[in-house]
Amino acid sequence: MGFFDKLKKAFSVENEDEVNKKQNNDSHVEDAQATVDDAPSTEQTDLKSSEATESINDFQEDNQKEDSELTYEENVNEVETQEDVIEENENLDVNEDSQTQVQETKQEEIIENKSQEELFENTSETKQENDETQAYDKGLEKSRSGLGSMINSLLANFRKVDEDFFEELEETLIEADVGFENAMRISEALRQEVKLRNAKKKSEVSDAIVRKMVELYEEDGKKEDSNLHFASNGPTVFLFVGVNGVGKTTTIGKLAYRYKQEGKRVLLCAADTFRAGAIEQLAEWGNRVGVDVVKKPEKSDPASVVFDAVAKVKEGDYDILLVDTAGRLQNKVNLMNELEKISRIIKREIPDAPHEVLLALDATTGQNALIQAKEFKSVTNVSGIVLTKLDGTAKGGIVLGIRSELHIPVKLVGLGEQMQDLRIFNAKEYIEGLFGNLISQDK
Ligand SMILES: Nc1nc2c(ncn2[C@@H]2O[C@H](COP(=O)(O)OP(=O)(O)OP(=O)(O)O)[C@@H](O)[C@H]2O)c(=O)[nH]1
Repeated sequence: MGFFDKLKKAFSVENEDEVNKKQNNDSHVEDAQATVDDAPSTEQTDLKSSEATESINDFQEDNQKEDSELTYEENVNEVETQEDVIEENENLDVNEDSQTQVQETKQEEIIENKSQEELFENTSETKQENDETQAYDKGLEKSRSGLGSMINSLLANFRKVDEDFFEELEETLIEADVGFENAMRISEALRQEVKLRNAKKKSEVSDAIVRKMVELYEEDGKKEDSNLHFASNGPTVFLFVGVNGVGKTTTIGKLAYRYKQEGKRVLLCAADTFRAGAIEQLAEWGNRVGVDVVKKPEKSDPASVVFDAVAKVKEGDYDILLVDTAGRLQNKVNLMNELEKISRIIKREIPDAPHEVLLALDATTGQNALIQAKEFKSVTNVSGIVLTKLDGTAKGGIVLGIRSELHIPVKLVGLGEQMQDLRIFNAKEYIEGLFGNLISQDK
């Protein structure tokens, strides 16, 4: 099934997922019920008391056999003793009954509590997932609706599919930040598609646009690995690059918060010794999140700060090191030398590090972000992109532009200024949201 069809299906599958979730909850209740059924039943209790009665009868029979050999007095005493024993046994019987009842009630209570706990856990897990999804959706709302509404307004003025239409489409796509080359490529592919399908109606043209964009997006992403990579053994090192003000330091703070929440021991390294205030800004994030920060005075050699941080990490008390660097694009040679030196020092101490070189790009800067990315790609081995401030743009097309023009996977997205406003990027989900409202319902 093509992604376009999956897109269409995704909207109906959502409901199925909910039904499945509900069924899972129901099955927990059923499990709990099954455990209740496994608990000792009244039949078993009856069995126990009938065993007790049998043993009393045996006891009585044995004693009857001996009766003839006993004197009257002995007989009376014996009978009295027998009565006592029977009474005791009856008491035992009653005690056993009530003990079994108490046990049963306790077991029922435990099972009930357990199933309630399970239900609660399930509900709170689902709630947490829902909250995350809601926050994610809300953060992306603006950027996702942008491209859709731009194409919708283009289609609102739609008369016929002619050269003017394609020119307007190109302009719309460029405006939506899909990138210049990408806009040309999409509109060219569309010319062929529309001709091939002989699309004339508005809904046919709209579907053809979405189909082609999704197809190209999928094709471009075939070789992309959007997972974050961690050391298989020993500490992980992530290096952050990007120009001033794009949200690098904020991203490091948010990621430190995320990993700390997951129980990882995090160390930050303030290797942006160039910009006044950058060290303090990172130290402040360290304080806020409650993680250690390695720093030196302003204008120190960034590589020497990294050296100290790596040495500290190697002592064994940390799981992950997040390194902040200065992004001086205006001086490309310096930047290249600096990043090379930093990488060399990290590698010498931890050969498979850095495990990620993450480039922070400000989504609100559109074409500029793409240009910056190309520059950084030429000076260092960028393994992933952190697309920040995606909450602040109404032009979601940048995600398409990054993929088709850079071939670097977007791994994280920033959706606000707070600690928790960072998400692992899910390309499929994003694209579903981007094009969801463009798919005609009548097809
Ligand atoms: N709305 C929004 N604002 C963000 C996001 N990420 C960062 N910011 C804001 O962007 C501004 C710049 O962020 P910084 O983290 O200082 O940027 P930087 O890249 O580290 O800049 P330098 O420290 O100058 O290198 C700050 O005001 C942040 O609060 C985001 O995802 N959404």
